[in-house]
This record gives sequence, C-alpha cells and structure tokens, in this order.
Amino acid sequence: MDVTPILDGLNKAQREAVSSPDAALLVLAGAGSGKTRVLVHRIAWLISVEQLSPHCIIAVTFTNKAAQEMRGRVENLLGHSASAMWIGTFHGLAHRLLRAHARDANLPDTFQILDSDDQLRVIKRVMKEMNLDDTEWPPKQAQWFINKQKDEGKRPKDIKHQGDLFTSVHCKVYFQYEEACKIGGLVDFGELLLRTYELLRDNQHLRDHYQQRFQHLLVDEFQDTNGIQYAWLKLISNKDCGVTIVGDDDQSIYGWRGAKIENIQRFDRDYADVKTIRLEQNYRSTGTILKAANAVIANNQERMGKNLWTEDDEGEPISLYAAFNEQEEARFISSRINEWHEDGNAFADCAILYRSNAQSRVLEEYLLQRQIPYRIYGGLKFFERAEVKDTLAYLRLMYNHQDDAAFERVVNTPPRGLGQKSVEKIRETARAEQTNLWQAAWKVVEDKQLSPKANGALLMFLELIKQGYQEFHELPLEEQIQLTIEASNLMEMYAKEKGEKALARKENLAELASAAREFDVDDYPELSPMTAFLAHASLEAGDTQAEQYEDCVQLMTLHSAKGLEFPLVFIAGMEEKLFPHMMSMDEPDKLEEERRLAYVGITRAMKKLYLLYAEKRRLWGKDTYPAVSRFIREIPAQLKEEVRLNSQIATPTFSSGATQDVVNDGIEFKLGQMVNHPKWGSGVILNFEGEGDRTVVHVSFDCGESKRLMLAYARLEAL
Ligand SMILES: Nc1ncnc2c1ncn2[C@@H]1O[C@H](COP(=O)(O)OP(=O)(O)OP(=O)(O)O)[C@@H](O)[C@H]1O
Ligand SMILES: [Mg+2]
Repeated sequence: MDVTPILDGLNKAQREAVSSPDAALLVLAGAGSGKTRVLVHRIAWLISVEQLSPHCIIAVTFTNKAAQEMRGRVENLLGHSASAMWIGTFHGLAHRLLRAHARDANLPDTFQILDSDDQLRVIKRVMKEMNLDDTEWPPKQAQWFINKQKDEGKRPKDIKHQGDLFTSVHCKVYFQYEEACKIGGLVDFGELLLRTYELLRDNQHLRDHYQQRFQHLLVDEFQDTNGIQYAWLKLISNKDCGVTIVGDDDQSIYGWRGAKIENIQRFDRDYADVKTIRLEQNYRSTGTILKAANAVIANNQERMGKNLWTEDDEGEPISLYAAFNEQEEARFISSRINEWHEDGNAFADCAILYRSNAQSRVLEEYLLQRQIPYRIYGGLKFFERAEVKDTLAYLRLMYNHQDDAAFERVVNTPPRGLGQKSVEKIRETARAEQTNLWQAAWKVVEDKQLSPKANGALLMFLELIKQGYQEFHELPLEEQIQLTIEASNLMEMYAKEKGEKALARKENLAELASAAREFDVDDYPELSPMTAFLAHASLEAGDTQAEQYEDCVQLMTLHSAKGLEFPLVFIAGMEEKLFPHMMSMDEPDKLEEERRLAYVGITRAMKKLYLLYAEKRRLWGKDTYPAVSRFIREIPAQLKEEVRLNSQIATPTFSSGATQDVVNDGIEFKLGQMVNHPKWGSGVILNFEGEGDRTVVHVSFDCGESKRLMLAYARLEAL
C-alpha cells in the first residue's frame, strides 16, 4: 500500500506521531505546530495502513465546523468516503448517542435540546415557583451552579454540603429544575454529556457494545476537556482502544467552565505506556508573530514548557494602534480591511478578535457603513435570534408537546390575550397534576378555568399546534417552516415593528427557510427530518451553509478563535480591565488563563497582526480611560511599531494620549473629539497641524472620507 500521500507534507516528528504503533499517544505541542494536521493524517493512517474500519473510529473536535473540515480532509487523503466514522464535538457525539438510545436513557424519543437561554427561562420559572426572590437568588447564579455540577458529573444527591445556605438552596433548585426538564422532555448542554455518561456507566450491554465498536479514539484540543468529558472518554474507550490525544497546555482557556489542564497529566497516569511526542516547528506564523507569542506566554509560571520555532521570515512588525475611542478603533480596522481588499485579498482571510461579545456592536456598525461583508462566528448565533427562536419554538412544540420551554415562549407570542395570570393558571395546574404545560392547558380549557375570552384564545392556540403537526409534518422542511411562520401570525407581528429591524427579522426568517432547504438530513440518519433540523439548530454554531461560502470578514471572541488561522488578524480592545478582564486580574490563576487567551489570539495570525487599544472606552455604561494591556507591554519593543491612520509609521513609542486642545471661535476642540461638518457629516478629529488662524485639522469622517481642513473655515460643530 502506498502511504506517500499520508506521510507527505509532514516533518519527522509529525510522521512519527501519525504512524506511531503505540496504543496511547499524546501529542503535546504549541500553537500552529500541526497538531490538528497530525490528527487528520493519523486517522487516514489508521484506516489505510492499520486497516481499521472508519466505523471503529471516534474523533472529538472543538467545533462542528472543525469536524466537517476534518472529515473532508480525511476523505481527501483516502480518496473515498469515511462517513461511518463518528466525528464531532462532545455535545454532538453525546447527542447522537442519546438519540440512538433515548429510551434506555429515560428520555422521550422526541426530547429537545435546551440552549442556555431556554435553560435560564426554565430555571427562572422553577425559582419563582419556589418563591425565591430573584434579587437575593439571581437565576443566572443558579444556572452557573447547576452547569458546574453537571460538568463535574454531579446530581443533586451527590453534592455534599454542611448545610450552608448557598449550596442547599441551589441543590433544591437543581432538583426542581431536573423535574421540570423531565416533565418537558428537555435536555440542556451539560445534561447531554452527563446523561450519556450515566447511560454507559449503568448499562453494561451498551457499554460493551460501544467499547467493542470503537477501536481508536482521537481528541483535538484536549487541554480544554472538563471532568465529565474526561470521564466520558474513559468510558467509551476500554483498555484495548487506541487513544490519540493532542493538545497544548498554553492554550487552555476554558478553566472557567471547568476545563482541567491536569487532565493531560491524568491521561499519562490513567493509560499504560503513553508515548509523548512534541512538535516544535510552527508552520503558521511569521517569526515576529511567533516571538511575540512566546514572549507573552513566558510570563506564565504554570507551564509544561516547550520550544517553538519557525523557518518562516521575520515578516512585518506587529502594528499597534492607539485609538481615541472604540468608534475610532472600529473606523481604523474597517479602513485597513478596505485597503487589504483593494490590494486583491479576500475578506475571508481576515479576522477581528475581541475579549467580550459586547465589543462587536460598534465594529459591526463601521463594517456595515463601509459595506464590508462580515460574519459573527459563534457570537449571537443565527439560531438564537428572537424571531428564529420563536419560529423554532412553534415547531418544537408541534413535534414534542411536552416541551415546556417552547410552550412558555409561544403561548402568548404573538399576543393573543393570554396574560401572565392565565399562564400562571396553567402552570399551577401543571404543578398540581404533575404534568407538562400542554396537558395542563387542555385541562384548563376543559374546566373553563379562564375567562371565556382567554379560554377561547387558549383553545385556538392548542388547536393550532395540534393541527399544525397533523397538516405539515409530511411536507418538506422548508414548507413546514414557511407554513408555521404564516399560521402562527409571527410574520404579521414582526411586520408591525418599525423599519430596519422588521426587515432584518424578515430576512432572518427567509434565511431560516433556506437553511432548512439546504440542511443535510443524512447527518442524522436515525431521526425524522424536522427533529434532526431542530437538534441541528440547537447544536450548531449557527453557520448556515449559505453563509459559509461568502467572502466575509470573520468576527469572533478570542475564545471561539481557538484552532483557527487567518493571514490578517486584528485584536481589538487590548486594555487592562477589558483584556485581561477585570474579573480575572486579582487572581494569579485567572490572570494566567487570560494570558493563555492572549497567546491563542496572537497565534491565530499568519502574516500580519494588529493590536488595538482605545484611550477612552464606554464600558458597562460608563466612560473609562483604560491603560494599555499588559500583554502589549510583554511583547518586546523591537517586534512592534505604532501606526497612525493614513500616515504610515509613527515613532515606536506609546502615544501619551490626546491632550492637545485648540480653541476656534470660542469652541474648544480636542483630539479624538466627535465633530459634525455641513457636507461630510460626523467624524472624529485625528490631528492638528499649525497654530492659531492657520490651524489645520485632520478629520476622519464616518462616510469614509478623511480630510485636512482649515479649522477657521471648516464650520465644524463640536458634538
Ligand atoms: N509539515 C507541515 N508542512 C507544511 N505546513 C504544515 C505542516 N504542518 C502543519 N502545517 C500547516 O500549519 C498550520 C497549522 O497547523 P495546525 O492547525 O494543524 O496546527 P495546530 O497545532 O493544530 O494549531 P493550534 O494549536 O492553533 O490548534 C496549518 O495551516 C497547517 O496546514
Ligand atoms: Mg489545532
């Protein structure tokens, strides 16, 4: 058999890893050293040289998108399909197992997945029923508590406490929440894993079945597995199963969600004769970018330690840009992206990364203004938008009448005269009868517990759902969605909203229908098409297929950038308190995690990296004047240069801030100030040149023009 294609394009250490005969292999290596590539080639090696059937392979990736790409690459190497191989995220794989064995896992076949928004809704309801005051007991905190327990594999009964109020109250909430999920046939993200873990642990027959089936397990980004994920992996792979694990301790960034770097050491202990291979050559970034990343991460104490070098040129220096505020930061980024595109590069080759989701709004505004196409990756996901969720909730309820979360969401959306009181009546009945809201609602109607008008409205709603299913369920997915949007009057409700928003909602609903049209049912052979689609909507990062192929700038948080790479990268908001985040600054462990996040961010860049910080930023509703992030200071001076808009390189020192004031006609102007011009509209002052009557002001306008104007004649208005 010719193994050339599989070993081609790999260095010595990578080849050793790919073709290793060892049953337990750990590839521990820094960013961009080819870990993911090794994983792909190893799968191809196992199939073609070790003659494993794709059916016997299970691989865990960090995102659904990564899973799709990985499958595609393996198939390319093999020259044939590997569709029998299980590959996906922990959640995706657990979901697949639960669907196949729902009854054994004590779930209805129609169970639905709760995303974190829906989960919070259910928790709120449960806490209200328990008469817990939500100022004293914030539901979000309870949500955090429950998820944390699940991540550690704990049910309410497993939680030990000595009667402290916090834990005992939250345990009760957890217990009641579980009851609510049971009645509703609902499974949250954490539950997917915990439930499959328990299923395999308690059902020897199933465990034997899967342990016999899976002969090789591979995991990418292993450093971010949490307790339950690790336990899950151990259950699915018995001692005869080959295991290949790749990871980088310096990129562990999910400690706040229970991920444990120690799992790497644990792996070494738990499996016999683990062979460790280190990869040291980086193929992704220029010498400069790599040196910067190495310099930053060197400030962490808790490291396994490794060396990373590249044959690549030094490349361009890292550009620093001191913006006056977040608007100006966005303006700078969008104008650089425009230049990049005008030079013949693709938008899709550039990414804007940020620490906190809220930063995307201003960036989006400027990209829109400049008509630069963009896509938010893993942010507010397509399937999380209100109109999309409303429509999906109708469908979920049609397919699973037990789904209380969906019921709550749509029972009075659009408004049909079922106010809080009526809904409360339904909830009370559900509690009294120990049943779900759907059943309770029928009882309320039959017993005429509501006013005649409300009773009539509720009956109409129940009939709508019942008939909707009967009439639509055999139609193509797309039609089911369109008919649901019409029958529910959702479209009519959105149409009443004003302007752009209504338009955007309409477009999103059209997009939902087309996502359904393009949805590949084959990924979930064991499900009905709509159930598969609804599950996909809950699990996917919202990359509808139509969007994937467009040439768009990628916007994402630093957390979601893991594993990805882009020729041009901007990291916005490199400021103390924002990044490192305020909540993480006082504890050494958390600060080290922030630094690993900076390492992840910097190492996403292949050719060119911009780091931006603002001298003034509106944060949490207040104007702040942040200091430059320590992570910028940790990059050696010779690797970075300070840049200015439109003029090229300025002196490589940090600007001391905008302090220069100029008075004209009694109006005071400052650097960074927002101004209005009768012709060019609003803009920001970037610079002053000259003095007195001859002062020239340099303004960058929102329309995209940048002008030098004589201040005395410019008719500028201070905003
Ligand atoms: N031997 C090689 N020759 C040429 N290019 C390579 C080689 N190994 C890896 N690459 C390329 O280097 C880049 C980084 O590889 P890869 O994404 O697998 O690294 P990684 O270690 O998984 O990074 P991260 O830690 O960020 O996930 C990719 O573009 C990959 O195709
Ligand atoms: Mg990788």
